[in-house]
Amino acid sequence: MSTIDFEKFSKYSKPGPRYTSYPTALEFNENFTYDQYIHYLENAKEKLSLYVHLPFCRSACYFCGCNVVFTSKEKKLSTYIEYLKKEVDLLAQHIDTSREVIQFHFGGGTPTYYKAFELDEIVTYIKSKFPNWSQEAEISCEIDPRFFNEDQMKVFQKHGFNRISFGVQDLDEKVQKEIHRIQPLELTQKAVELARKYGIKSINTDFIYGLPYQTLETFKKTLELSTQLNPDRVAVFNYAHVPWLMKTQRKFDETTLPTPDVKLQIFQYTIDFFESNGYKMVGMDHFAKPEDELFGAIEKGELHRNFQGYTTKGGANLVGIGLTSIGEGERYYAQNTKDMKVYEAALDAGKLPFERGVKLSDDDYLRKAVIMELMANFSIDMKRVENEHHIDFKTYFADALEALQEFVEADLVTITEDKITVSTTGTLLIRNIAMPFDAYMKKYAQSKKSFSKTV
Ligand SMILES: C=Cc1c2[nH]c(c1C)Cc1[nH]c(c(CCC(=O)O)c1C)Cc1[nH]c(c(C)c1CCC(=O)O)Cc1[nH]c(c(C)c1C=C)C2
Ligand SMILES: C[C@H]1O[C@@H](n2cnc3c(N)ncnc32)[C@H](O)[C@@H]1O
Ligand code: MET
Ligand code: SF4
Repeated sequence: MSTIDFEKFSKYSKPGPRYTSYPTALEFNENFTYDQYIHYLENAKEKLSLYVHLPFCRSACYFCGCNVVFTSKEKKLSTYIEYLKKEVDLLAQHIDTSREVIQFHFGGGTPTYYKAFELDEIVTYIKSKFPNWSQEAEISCEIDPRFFNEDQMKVFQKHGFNRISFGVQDLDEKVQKEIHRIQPLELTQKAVELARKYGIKSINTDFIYGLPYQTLETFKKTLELSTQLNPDRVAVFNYAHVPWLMKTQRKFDETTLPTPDVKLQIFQYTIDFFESNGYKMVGMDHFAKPEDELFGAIEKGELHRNFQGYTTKGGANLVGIGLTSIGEGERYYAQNTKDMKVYEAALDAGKLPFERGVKLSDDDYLRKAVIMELMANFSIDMKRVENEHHIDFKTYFADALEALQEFVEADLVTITEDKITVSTTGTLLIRNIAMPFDAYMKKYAQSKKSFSKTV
């Protein structure tokens, strides 16, 4: 794979969305009203996917781009549970609670900053209000191995959790020190063993490339060591450096961040590494063992993308619960407030903590389908899009097809009569290749402080 001219590719390093949604979260606004949101909740019929955000962390990992509340006060954590319950009560008033729950996810923050009995209390309460959980439901939690014990694992087992994602990030000592996250491999190993002992069949580990002091050599070692964990899935995220949004990222000396060509080399190496170690690449930043259902989904064309990355459960109505959580229906996105005071005040007043969102126009709906197909399958079946959306693809997307020419000329994309296909090397630039289909991109073209860089 040494034939790629990474220096040349560096020119593609520009701000671009990660497309966990389309329109992106930057388009969420207050024109999408509370009443509209309620209307969607009350009329939706799809199966349910519940996302519960537990935002607290003990200390800051400086790279972190998630919505986090740092605290060491136990009272804050327990108060939040009381508010979550109020929110669940209100949701249950507006949602047909006989609808089947096919997915449940605890995200964070650090969900396991909560004690076992508190996690039990939260899940038990939600199950009491939304009782119809599918036998096949995917029930998962993000876990920081530094905060994880057997009592918590027992609670997860009791409630049928079948998927755990561990944050690892990087295994190099110098990198760990710089990102303010010391986490020896042995500690992660113990966490993984604990999950396996309790029958968790799908274990994911998260890594990030693009962090301070990472080089191709240090990352090779990290990948080598990661095999000792034998994860079923691995996510290797491109570090999203957005210091204008995330204060702790300002602690990094930007001259220590790897340059775009080094990042590309690292990621290309990562792809080759996992493919020669029995994993298959899934979407832009995941790898899965061939027996993992994520991989099976690609072959069946059932891989979908949402706020949690890639999933096999497409078409569900995602309901976001907790501070900053995002919900997604066929025709809308809805996000809760990011301000704890506002969150509490809304619930005290008997209202959902909904703040903003977007209702998808026909154009949004079509572009969402196209962009998500690209992000999930690295190809677009133009004929299928034409049949499903009643358009002439090449006319409707004339601008986008023209913009794709530079990728065609660089052998990164092929366009035939029926299909747009991204080459293996092109997958490194999938965000760039999706951008021409994004109607909002022009608006951001001038602004440097919007999205993280694609490379
Ligand atoms: C790998 C998982 C990540 C999640 N969020 C981020 C990462 C790296 C960080 C991130 N997400 C967004 C941005 C800014 C724009 C961009 O670079 O693409 C960054 C740095 C987009 C975004 N994703 C979500 C929201 C609400 C936004 C907009 C930023 C904002 O206003 O908050 C939703 C979301 N994505 C992730 C989580 C955990 C999450 C919400 C709970 C994963
Ligand atoms: C949920 C996962 O998101 C990843 N994560 C958190 N912050 C960032 C960021 N700024 N850039 C890329 N990935 C990030 C971590 O790998 C975490 O485990
Ligand atoms: N907070 C956990 C960790 O860092 C889960 C992923 S980040 C939201 O390990
Ligand atoms: S990476 Fe995880 S543990 Fe670290 S600050 Fe972010 S949410 Fe908290």
